[in-house]
Amino acid sequence: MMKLGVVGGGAWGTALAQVAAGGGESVTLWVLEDEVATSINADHVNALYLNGISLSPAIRATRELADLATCDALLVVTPAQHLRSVLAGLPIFNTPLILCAKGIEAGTGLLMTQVAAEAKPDAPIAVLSGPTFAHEVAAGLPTAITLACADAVLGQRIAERIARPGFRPYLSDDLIGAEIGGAVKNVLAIACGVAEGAGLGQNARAALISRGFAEMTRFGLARGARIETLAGLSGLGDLVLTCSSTSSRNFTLGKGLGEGMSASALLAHRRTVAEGAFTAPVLRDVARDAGVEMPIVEGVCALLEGKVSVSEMIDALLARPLRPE
Ligand SMILES: NC(=O)c1ccc[n+]([C@@H]2O[C@H](COP(=O)([O-])OP(=O)(O)OC[C@H]3O[C@@H](n4cnc5c(N)ncnc54)[C@H](O)[C@@H]3O)[C@@H](O)[C@H]2O)c1
Ligand SMILES: O=P(O)(O)OC[C@H](O)CO
Repeated sequence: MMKLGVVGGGAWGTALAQVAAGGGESVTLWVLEDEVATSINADHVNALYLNGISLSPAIRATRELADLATCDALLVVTPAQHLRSVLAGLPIFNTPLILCAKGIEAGTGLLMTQVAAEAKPDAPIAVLSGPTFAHEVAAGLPTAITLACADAVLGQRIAERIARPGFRPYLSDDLIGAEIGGAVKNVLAIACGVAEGAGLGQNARAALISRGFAEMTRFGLARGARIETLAGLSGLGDLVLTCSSTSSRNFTLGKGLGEGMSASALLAHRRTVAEGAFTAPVLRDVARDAGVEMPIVEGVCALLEGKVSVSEMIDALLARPLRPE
C-alpha cells in the first residue's frame, strides 16, 4: 500500500487527506497553522478551513515538513503562489509529487509542473485536477477527477490508491492540459461571478462559459495541451462547476465585483484563496507574449486592477468586432 502524505491543510488538502484515509490508512497532513494541527489531532476537524466535516482519525496533522520524508508519494495542495517555497523546504528528492494547486506562478509565468521541476528536478510529477468542491469530496459525494501522469505505471498506482466508491480518478498523460484547465477556469469564474453580481442574466453566463472555453482552448493548444483534456473533467468540467456556484471562491469574488465592490476590499484580510485573482494578470501577460487572444481574461484583469468599471468591462466585450465562432 502506497504511503501518502499531504502538503497543505486548507480545504482541499484536508479533503484529499480524508480521501486518502478513506480505507483506514494512516495519512500525514502538513499544515501551516498551529490551530489547524491542534484542531485536527485533538478533535478530528479542520475548524478553520473545512468546518462541519468529521475527519478520519487516521489523519495525523504535523507542522514539520520532515515528517513527510518517509512517504511514498505526496499530494501537494498549497496555493499556487506558495508551491515553490513549500517544495524548497521539503526534505525529499525523488518522491513522486501529485500537484493539486490551480494557478500560474506570478513573476515567472510558470505552470505548477514547471515550478515543481525546478524545485525538485528528480521527483516524478503528476497533476490531479477537476470539478471538485472540497466540502463535497470530504462528505463523500460522487466526484470524478483527472489524474495526469507521464509514467503510466505510477499513474495507475496512484489512481488505485486514491480511488474510492465516490471518488473516481480518470487517467491521462497530458499534464499540461490538466493543469491549464484548472488555472484558467478560475479567472473565467471571476467573470461569470461579475455577470451574476451585475444581474446580467443566464444567457450572459452561458456566453461567458462558451467564449471562455474558447480562450482556454486557444491558450492550452498554444502551450501543447490536448483538446480532449481541455474538453474533459479538468477543463470544461471544472469551468462549468466553478462558473455556476457561489460555493466557488472565484465566482463569489467576481459576484462582489459585479455588485460594485473593489477588488482590494474583497481581497483584504481573506484567509481562503481565490486563485484567479493571482493568476489573472500573469495569465494575461503570458497569453499576450504567446500571441493568444483572451479578451475575457483581459477584462477580468482590468476590473481587478480598478482600470475599468463593471459596465465598461462588459461594454468592451460586447463591442468587439463580429467574427466567426
Ligand atoms: N477548495 C477547493 O474546493 C479546491 C478544490 C480543488 C483545488 N483547489 C486548489 O487547491 C489549492 C489550495 O486551496 P485550498 O482551497 O485548499 O486553500 P484554502 O483557501 O482552504 O486555504 C488557504 C491555504 O493557504 C495556506 N497558506 C497560506 N499562506 C501560506 C504560505 N505562506 N505558505 C504555504 N501555505 C500557505 C493555508 O495554510 C491554507 O492551507 C488552490 O490552488 C486551489 O485552487 C481547491
Ligand atoms: O472555490 P474555487 O473557486 O477555488 O473552486 C474550487 C475548485 O477549484 C473547484 O473545482
